[in-house]
Amino acid sequence: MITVEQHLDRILAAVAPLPPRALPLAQALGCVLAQDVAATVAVPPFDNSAMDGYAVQAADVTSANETAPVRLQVVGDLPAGSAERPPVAPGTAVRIMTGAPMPPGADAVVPVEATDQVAGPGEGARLPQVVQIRQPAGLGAHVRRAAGDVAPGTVVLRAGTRLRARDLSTAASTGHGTLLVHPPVRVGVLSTGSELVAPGEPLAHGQIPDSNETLVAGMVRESGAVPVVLGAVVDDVAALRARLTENLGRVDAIVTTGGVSAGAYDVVKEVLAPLGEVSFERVAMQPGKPQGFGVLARPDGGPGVPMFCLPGNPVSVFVSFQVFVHPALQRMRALVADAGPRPTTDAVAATGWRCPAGRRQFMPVAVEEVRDGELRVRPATAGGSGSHLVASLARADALAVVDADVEAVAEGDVVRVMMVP
Ligand SMILES: Nc1nc2c(c(=O)[nH]1)N[C@H]1C(S)=C(S)[C@@H](COP(=O)(O)OP(=O)(O)OC[C@H]3O[C@@H](n4cnc5c(N)ncnc54)[C@H](O)[C@@H]3O)O[C@H]1N2
Ligand code: MOO
Repeated sequence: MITVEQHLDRILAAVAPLPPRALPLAQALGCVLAQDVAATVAVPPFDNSAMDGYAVQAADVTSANETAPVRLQVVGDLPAGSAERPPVAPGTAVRIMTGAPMPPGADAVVPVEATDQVAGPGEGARLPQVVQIRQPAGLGAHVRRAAGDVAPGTVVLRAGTRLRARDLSTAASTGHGTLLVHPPVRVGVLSTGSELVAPGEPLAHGQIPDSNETLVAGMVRESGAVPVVLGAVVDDVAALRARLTENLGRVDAIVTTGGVSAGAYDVVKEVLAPLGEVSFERVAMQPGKPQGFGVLARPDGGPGVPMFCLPGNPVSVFVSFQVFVHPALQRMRALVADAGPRPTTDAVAATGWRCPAGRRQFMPVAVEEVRDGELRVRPATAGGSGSHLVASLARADALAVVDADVEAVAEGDVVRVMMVP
């Protein structure tokens, strides 16, 4: 048997960030940026109005007040997006909307509320010939300056950033329609088992619902990657190879479940051999002891496709994914800091439980916060870490991680707890 660390190290050494590609902003959410991004346009790109109102010369309106308004001749109208440049000379004003470029000659904006005009559509839409200004405006009042936020050439996003919605808006506003990113990782999801039936379908004797496909596809998404469901195949290695060959060109990684217990994997290994080397190990953990991993060759000669062959038992699938597949997917996404074991925190066992000899136990636990961050945990199922207890997985908030040399956890013991989504 090998240790969890030995298996994870081997996986992480074999996977690499996907090569960067230019993607439209709409497809880049959650991707890691592959280069620094500098503004190609200023923000704002031009001096513009912060208010709906009138662009004026500030010197014209210094004496304006409610009882003695200043009358200005209206010589133009500037909605946002207008390319007109009507000049504002002394004694004149141009009606202007928020975001419209300041007209030449104007150096301040008087909001419509400080005039005799009404705001908004309807009557407000009619352009007056004369506007009465009822308040003074300081030089530059309500004018947003060109490059007031950033100037062209300023670096606005750094390589390595995991792109959030606001990062994408920064890119859009500074002139970019595409970004060079590590693209989303597409993960083929494939269940094996002749006993499997689609969820919700009636079951004949001996059949069970395929819960692993839904589980793995969901965990792939929770890990920030894109599931590509390849369907279930019967326990027939030729069928497995055919399904893989058909789909190798459209995925970046593959997760299979089932068919890796004693004996079976020799056949799987042989059948996969033409596609690449997949090796099978017994890892000192419970659940999740039988694990297959390898890299398959892509037909187009592109980067190899890591293949994770997880054991079929659903709790084993859950644990194996969190312990091995999640870190690998983070590395493929180029999320360097997350490409390792999920972090653990300490908690107190609210009740005791038994542990398997010689294997690190990953016990699904329910977590309760007793006071200010102090956590207490108890097994999520009456059956402990039994790898078939899939229906009770919904009660688990975390995995208690118990070292291989511990035979039992006693009530009150401090245990390490790996938080999972
Ligand atoms: N003689 C031995 N037998 C087994 C060993 C061993 O060392 N020697 N290891 C046990 C352990 S540990 C595990 S884990 C399992 C792994 O089995 P397989 O990967 O070959 O998986 P299957 O036999 O196909 O299925 C196991 C179990 O899980 C159910 N299953 C499978 N696929 C799904 C699915 N898509 N959705 C829901 N449930 C699924 C399946 O019906 C079985 O009950 O081997 C032990 N045996
Ligand atoms: O490793 Mo198996 O997953 O213990 O049931």
